[in-house]
Amino acid sequence: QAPMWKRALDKRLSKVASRSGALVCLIIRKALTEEKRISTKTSTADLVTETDHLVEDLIISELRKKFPSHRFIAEEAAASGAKCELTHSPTWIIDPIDGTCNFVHRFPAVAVSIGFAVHQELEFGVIYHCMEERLYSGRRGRGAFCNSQRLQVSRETDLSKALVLTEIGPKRDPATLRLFLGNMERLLHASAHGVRMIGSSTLALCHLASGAADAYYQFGLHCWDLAAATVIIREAGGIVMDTSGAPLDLMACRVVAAGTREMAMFIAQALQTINYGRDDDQRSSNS
Ligand SMILES: O=P(O)(O)O[C@H]1[C@H](O)[C@@H](O)[C@@H](O)[C@@H](O)[C@@H]1O
Ligand SMILES: [Mg+2]
Ligand SMILES: [Mg+2]
Repeated sequence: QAPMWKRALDKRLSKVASRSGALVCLIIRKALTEEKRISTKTSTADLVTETDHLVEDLIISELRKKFPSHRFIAEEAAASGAKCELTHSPTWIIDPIDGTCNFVHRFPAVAVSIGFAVHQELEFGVIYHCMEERLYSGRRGRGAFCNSQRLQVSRETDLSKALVLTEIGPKRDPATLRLFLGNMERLLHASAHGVRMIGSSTLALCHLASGAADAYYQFGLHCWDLAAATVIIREAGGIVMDTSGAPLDLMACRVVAAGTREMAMFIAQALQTINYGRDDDQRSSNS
């Protein structure tokens, strides 16, 4: 039987998450069709709009009203210099719009991701697919769902029978592109059925959790891309780890996830590292 604070939090979490998530999805769906003011962050490919900021502020204000003592790690606050420090305090880890480049181009793979950790343990995650009204959720020890349907990862162990998802991070210098394309080439040489990029790391990770893909890898994503999706994948029976094969390091800006450990290790062994620094190292560029 979970302790009282977890039962109470659990009930309030789902209420707050579903209400604020539903509201912000309405805002995102409306803004997707409208003219946008676009800025760039760490590179010309790393975009942000006023809707990213509006949605992030709205989610944080809603959560702060209910949980004033909690801490927050959020993408656009981090871009403005806020520290990404995961302490033992209850912490919300937020990506207000995952797939901002898609959002700017009206490409409908856009999500809101809200993760939650206590004592540095990921407890809960929700990811809203804004254009398809799908709520992916996972709570540690209680399973993962898409709306009311339970999620189960693929059990594939053979890379030559795998559909692999990835995303390109924001770095576009020639050396990074050579490494990125080299990783993709090695997986295709290993006869993977395909390698796909949809432009939203969180939605790609949800496809993995639902068994629609067999593996995911990326260099250059962030803790706010990973937090909610990690709970959802683990609760769907999958594995989320570091690209070195070591346990996941949420702040290391890199990940391999798969339905089976064998598949994850095959992917990890094929990858050459692309260095993006760390979310919690203020000195490294968060690009
Ligand atoms: O749209 P974002 O919230 O900036 O997330 C990006 C992510 O930062 C990048 O690394 C890629 O994974 C993209 O697919 C995400 O949308
Ligand atoms: Mg993101
Ligand atoms: Mg984002």
